[in-house]
Amino acid sequence: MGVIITRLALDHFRSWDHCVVDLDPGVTIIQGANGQGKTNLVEAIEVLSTGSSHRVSSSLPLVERGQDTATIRVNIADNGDEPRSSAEHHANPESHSDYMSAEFHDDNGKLNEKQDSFSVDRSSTRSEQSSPAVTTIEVTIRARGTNRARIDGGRSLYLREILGRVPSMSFTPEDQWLISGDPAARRGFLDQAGAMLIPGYADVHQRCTKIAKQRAALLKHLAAAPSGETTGINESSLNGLEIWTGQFIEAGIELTRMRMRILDALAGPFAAIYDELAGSAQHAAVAYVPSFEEVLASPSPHQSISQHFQRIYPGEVARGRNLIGPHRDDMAVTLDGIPAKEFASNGEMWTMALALKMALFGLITQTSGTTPIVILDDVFAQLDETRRRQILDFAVKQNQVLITAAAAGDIPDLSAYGTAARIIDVAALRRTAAQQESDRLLDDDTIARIKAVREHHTGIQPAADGVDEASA
Ligand SMILES: Nc1ncnc2c1ncn2[C@@H]1O[C@H](COP(=O)(O)OP(=O)(O)OP(=O)(O)O)[C@@H](O)[C@H]1O
Repeated sequence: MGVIITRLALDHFRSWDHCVVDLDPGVTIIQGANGQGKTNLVEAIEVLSTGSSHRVSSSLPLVERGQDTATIRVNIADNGDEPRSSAEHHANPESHSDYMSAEFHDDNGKLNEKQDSFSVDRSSTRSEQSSPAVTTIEVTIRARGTNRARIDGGRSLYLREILGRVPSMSFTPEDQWLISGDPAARRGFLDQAGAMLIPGYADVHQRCTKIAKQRAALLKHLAAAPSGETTGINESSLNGLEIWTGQFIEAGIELTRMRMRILDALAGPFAAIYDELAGSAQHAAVAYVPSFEEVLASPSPHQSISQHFQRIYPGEVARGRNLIGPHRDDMAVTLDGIPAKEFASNGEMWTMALALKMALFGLITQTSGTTPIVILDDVFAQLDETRRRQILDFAVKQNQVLITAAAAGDIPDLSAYGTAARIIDVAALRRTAAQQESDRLLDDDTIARIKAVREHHTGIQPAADGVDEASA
């Protein structure tokens, strides 16, 4: 089975005020100059898929500046069992600009309202005509507050309830940070993996984070109290701390066990894929380094973690924060037993990051029975020829692949694979979106009056696509 996105629509997501784009199976290249919003488009898919973006740690930057909420809507369809064969699908890649504008406008260049409304007219696009069943998922991202989701216009759900429905795997220039960066990057990877692999993971993670915050607030409060004070407030704070510590241990153990399962399943494939990609005598390994290390040693670690907290309590109060807990977990990535972060070359780190992502891709495919959508975000500009080929060899076999590229030179050559890619011109997409927006704001009479006045003053007939011939 392969879930593919047949349509993506954004409202107030990052730099996209409004945008609708139809997607096909196979390879699609999203091309446009720097800053046009290519990454923002694929980032929306990452958020819908995993509940987070590897670029940010909160929802705020995902919402267009000046707005309160952003909406991501996708139509998804099952593309069948086989990895796609895109050769016949993309026989004529040059036809895409026409295809794109035809989706949104009638022959007079006027907005086709039916196609603008999401999933209302499911027979309106080529890709959806052949789809057996289309499901619409809508995600609302709030700058502040809880993110929500709906499936086929049904009841409002928490975003975390729909994670894993549309698995995706993003390969990005930041992937190297998985090896060279801070533990936060590796925890982010683990959390995205958990959200797609384990039902309930995002729930447990959120609960644990909330408890950690409450506990940290209480520790700060205790830290601020004059030393030796034994007022009623302080006593109730101490009681509160005991309760929060108990809950933190409970939720923390649950989260640690889930992360342990993920790493146990990833370690073997990671080592094997690295060997294959690197083709060297050195062997890579990955292991979980939980902050609640007692979980590794014992099936019932509550007692020993509780004792650990008692030992570090003075230090926690002095610093006003949680000194242990899953928010301090890490993954140890090694090359021949030596920490890769300190010894591996840039190229080796790239290969390790690639191997980690490919291992997770395999695990998701195995667990969910569906092939994740592959996103290659601006990676070709960063990689040498060997790694370009490795990532392409992997990607072209998958059901749906979205590649962003700023320069024509960064568009991979797919001819060796006997396939062609559809190209989406982001500048054209922006123009279409802007046109749709202005059409939305103006009624027909107003548009006609504006055209008449322009014609009268300039003597120029506006072209069908809204560009004056004189200035084009
Ligand atoms: N919350 C936001 N509101 C409005 N604009 C935003 C927001 N977040 C990011 N942007 C804008 O989005 C643009 C960057 O978009 P994006 O990262 O998708 O570009 P890109 O086409 O991938 O560029 P590059 O090729 O350089 O990677 C920037 O101009 C940035 O100012």
